[in-house]
Amino acid sequence: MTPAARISAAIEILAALAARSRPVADTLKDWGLSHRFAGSGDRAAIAGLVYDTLRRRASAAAVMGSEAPRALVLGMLATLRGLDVAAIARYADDSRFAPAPLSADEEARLANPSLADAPPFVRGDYPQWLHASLRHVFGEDVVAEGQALAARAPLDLRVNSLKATPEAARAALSHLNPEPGRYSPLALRIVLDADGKAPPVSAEPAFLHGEVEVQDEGSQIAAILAQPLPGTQVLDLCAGAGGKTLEFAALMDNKGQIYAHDADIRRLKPLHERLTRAGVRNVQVRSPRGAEPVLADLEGHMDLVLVDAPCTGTGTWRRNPDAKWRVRPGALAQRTAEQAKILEEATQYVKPGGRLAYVTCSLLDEENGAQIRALMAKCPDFAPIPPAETVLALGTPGLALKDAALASREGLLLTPRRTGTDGFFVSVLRRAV
Ligand SMILES: C[S@@+](CC[C@H](N)C(=O)[O-])C[C@H]1O[C@@H](n2cnc3c(N)ncnc32)[C@H](O)[C@@H]1O
Repeated sequence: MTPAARISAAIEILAALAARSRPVADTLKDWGLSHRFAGSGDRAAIAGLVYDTLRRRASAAAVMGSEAPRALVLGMLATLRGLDVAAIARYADDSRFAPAPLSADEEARLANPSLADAPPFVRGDYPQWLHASLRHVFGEDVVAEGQALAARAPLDLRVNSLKATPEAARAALSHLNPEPGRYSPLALRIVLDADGKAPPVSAEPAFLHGEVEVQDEGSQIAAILAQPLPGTQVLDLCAGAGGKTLEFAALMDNKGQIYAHDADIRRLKPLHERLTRAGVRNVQVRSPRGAEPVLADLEGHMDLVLVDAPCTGTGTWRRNPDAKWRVRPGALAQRTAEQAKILEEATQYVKPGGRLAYVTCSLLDEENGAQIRALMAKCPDFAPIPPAETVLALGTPGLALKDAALASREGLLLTPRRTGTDGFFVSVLRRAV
């Protein structure tokens, strides 16, 4: 396919997405199945155009004065890809499969894609209804934080220390030019190509042998700050596919016991195979069994309970830009209610003197600090450990992390702009003896 035909395809896919509210990945897959002539390079480039357009939807619409899929893609080519009007006109030349030529209005708008007078939620490319909440967290930096969330994310890997050293894993993947992480000693970072396409890491021998896992550096840091110690008893209450369970097992050097639970048995399914691949031997998966209390024997016995809570995912907008425009006030209300309930449930498993780690991939105080304050009001025997203390689990890079992240009494907030990671909130609380 020509570059112009790829642009036409991206416009078509965004139109399909607007017509039927479905996840973007499914829409891209359907398009690939019904256009089998498109090779993998074409599909990746088209996906890159679609994701980039979703990342910059508000600013592209403002530049073009329209929300139409064609306007959004053309606007994104100017704002994110930095193409000038002449370059865009060369793609939109009405040749076979190319977009129709630019109208006079489009030409005028693309010649001056300035957003200087646009409101903050347009310049920062986030939903207008979330402005007050984000502004509450970031103050004057809200636009810069939004812009960093509207950029592409790199591909982060975590080296599984049960199977490899960072040096060995880096050497095994040297053809992908991985860089060490900034804060996590286990992180390797792979920068994406110009189309935003990630290499197929899951086909690499190092991945197949369990030496590396795909995991954002922010998620890696969250697990390290929870500080699971070898030989202790740990409950991962919302384990899902087990990203943090696997890291806990490695940090504990397979010593002690981790109980991995999730309310949704389907979420736990990939964990079984991942545990085997990673060489993990100290995890018991406690799947839900209807109304049976499958964790009752753990009450009051855990050294550490992790609540990696269901949340709005506002910290992951770089990777899930369609989620940014789908999130609704009702979903935020639902998530905050769930979080309060799970946190309260989690407290019963923590032994006196034990710790409770609360993690979200949200940036909103409603899901972060406010939850911790509410918990402290309900359970006065729990108090947050000061962030200056929790960062020490990272060793020397912890000091740099504390300076870079947004620290509060309740915990630490990582953001793409501040720490180069996805947005993550981490609070570690201790239960009084
Ligand atoms: C952020 S995800 C977990 C991600 C996972 N820990 C990881 O690192 O890959 C949140 C999980 O919480 C689970 N969940 C939601 N409500 C729950 C509840 N009441 N108790 C336990 N898990 C719950 C969801 O099914 C989901 O898998």
